[in-house]
Amino acid sequence: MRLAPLILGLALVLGPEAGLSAPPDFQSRLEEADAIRSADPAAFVRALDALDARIDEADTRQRQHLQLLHAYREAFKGDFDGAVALARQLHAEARDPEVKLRSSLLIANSAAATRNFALGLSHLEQSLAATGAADADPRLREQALAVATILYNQFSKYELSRQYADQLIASTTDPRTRCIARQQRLSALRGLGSWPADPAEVQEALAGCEAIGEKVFVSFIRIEMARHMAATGDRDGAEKLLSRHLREAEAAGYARLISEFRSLLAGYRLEKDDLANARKLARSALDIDADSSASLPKVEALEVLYRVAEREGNLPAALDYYRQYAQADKTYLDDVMVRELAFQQSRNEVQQKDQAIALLSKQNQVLKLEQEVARTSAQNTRLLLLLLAVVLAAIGYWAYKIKRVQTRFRILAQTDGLTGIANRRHFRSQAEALLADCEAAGRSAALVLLDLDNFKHINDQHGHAAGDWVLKQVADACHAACREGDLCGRLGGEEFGILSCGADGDAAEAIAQRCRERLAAIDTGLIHHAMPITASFGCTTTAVSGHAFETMFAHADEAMYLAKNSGRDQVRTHAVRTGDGGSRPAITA
Ligand SMILES: Nc1nc2c(ncn2[C@@H]2O[C@H](COP(=O)(O)OP(=O)(O)OP(=O)(O)O)[C@@H](O)[C@H]2O)c(=O)[nH]1
Repeated sequence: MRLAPLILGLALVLGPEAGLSAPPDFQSRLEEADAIRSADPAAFVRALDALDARIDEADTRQRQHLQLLHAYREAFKGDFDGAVALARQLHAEARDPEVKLRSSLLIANSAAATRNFALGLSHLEQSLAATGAADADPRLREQALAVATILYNQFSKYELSRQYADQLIASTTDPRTRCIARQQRLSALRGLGSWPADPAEVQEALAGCEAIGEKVFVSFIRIEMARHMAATGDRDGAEKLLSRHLREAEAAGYARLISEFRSLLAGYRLEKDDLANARKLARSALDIDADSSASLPKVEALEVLYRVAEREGNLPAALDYYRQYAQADKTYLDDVMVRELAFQQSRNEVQQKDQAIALLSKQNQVLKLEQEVARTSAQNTRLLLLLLAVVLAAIGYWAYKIKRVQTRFRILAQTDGLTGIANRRHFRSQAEALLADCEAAGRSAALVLLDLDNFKHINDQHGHAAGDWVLKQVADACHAACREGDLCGRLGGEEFGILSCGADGDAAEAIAQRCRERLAAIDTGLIHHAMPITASFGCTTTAVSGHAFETMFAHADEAMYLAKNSGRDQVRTHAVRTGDGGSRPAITA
């Protein structure tokens, strides 16, 4: 277990940003400062001072960007509380999502140093969630992954750290990000006890960071290498490696890095019984890291001091150092415990959030299903109504067709096919109904029958077609002779009848006479034949025959035969002859 280098994450957290609208010179200087933070910390500090002097040129976003760089400088100086305070203020105030996210990542990255473990993890989770979306900015996603791999190393969650490092290595094209990811991966692998078997892999990570001048990361990789070598028995090799590169580490100017280099070297010196150098290195390790928080290098340095004093026989000093060592060790172990608790708490919160999200998504699914059911049911109802409408329309159409067919059949059944007027059966039933109405109303009625004269002769002389034509003309003539409301029908071959409600004997004879005149007026020249069209007429009225159709028909028929037998082409009306006890037809025309 060890405290991983916070500076690594900070280098990424404050990655360069694109400028907006303010003076290009200020913006480009800002970006330059951002870019050299970890590669050249001293130049970075100078660049910040220069930018501070020109703060009036900056717009809001640039001021906030500069504030982020200041937060970084605070962290770099070891004042992580100051760095987090600035970052929290920025996170609360900044509208720009990128500044907000980078502030969040800075807070997460400083979690170990400020002992704000839960806060740091919560900011990390937020950042990972914010950058995990498919449409998230890949550069910010990489920054979140980088902080995740660093922070999980700090929390001794080496497997998680390795996973995020692997994701980062697979996705990044930026050499500096790759350098940091590889350094963190090595740190996680050492924590997992699965240091790469192939030394080339370690050399490759080292060369990658060296190639881009990232002195801090290079030095931390060397620390990982040294610790691995010492743990596997090659303590001389470890010491040689760190001694050779101590100056370089010191030149990087990062207190925690230098402290760890020196405390490790102090431990190796102690083993060689070089007590003077061991003490010197251990003290300088403690001196350079002024931060009051507990760290492994501090614990290790205090242990060296206590053992040196012990071996020198300086028991009071040994006791004093031992007390400090025990206190630092306890604080460090307490930190580890607190970190573990914070991690578990954060996991629980994440799990609870996940469960809440899962529950919400289930509820959402149920809601969606309910909506789907409602939609389907509405659709089914619509379909059912449509089906019903179609069935009703079909039934209506079918009923209409049936009605039309029935009407056609009825008309066919009631109409004479040749002349289009009522046939005998229909004439009779209509006449019976009309007579009943007349009787009920106390009205008179008259029946006129007519039979064409010598029609056989017309057929024989001019053909059946000519006979048919004549029959149609006669029907038209009869119809034309009728009054409004009169009945007209063809009662047999060349026999026709007219029933007139309200007519008396005179009116009946008038109808017959009109009809006779119309027959005479038929122009047979139209069919290129010259032939007279005449008929014999027989009339009767209810006044003499009563309202029974049968009786009226018999009396009118009798009168018509009298007309026929009396020489044809005349009208006879049935009349009651008093004195002979019965009714006899009398010639009236
Ligand atoms: N063209 C044609 N002739 C018909 C039709 N129905 C009946 N007839 C003919 O009408 C003629 C009736 O002849 P008859 O009963 O001898 O009567 P008629 O020749 O008019 O002589 P009278 O009634 O005594 O004046 C027959 O020749 C029938 O064939 C028809 O629908 N069309």
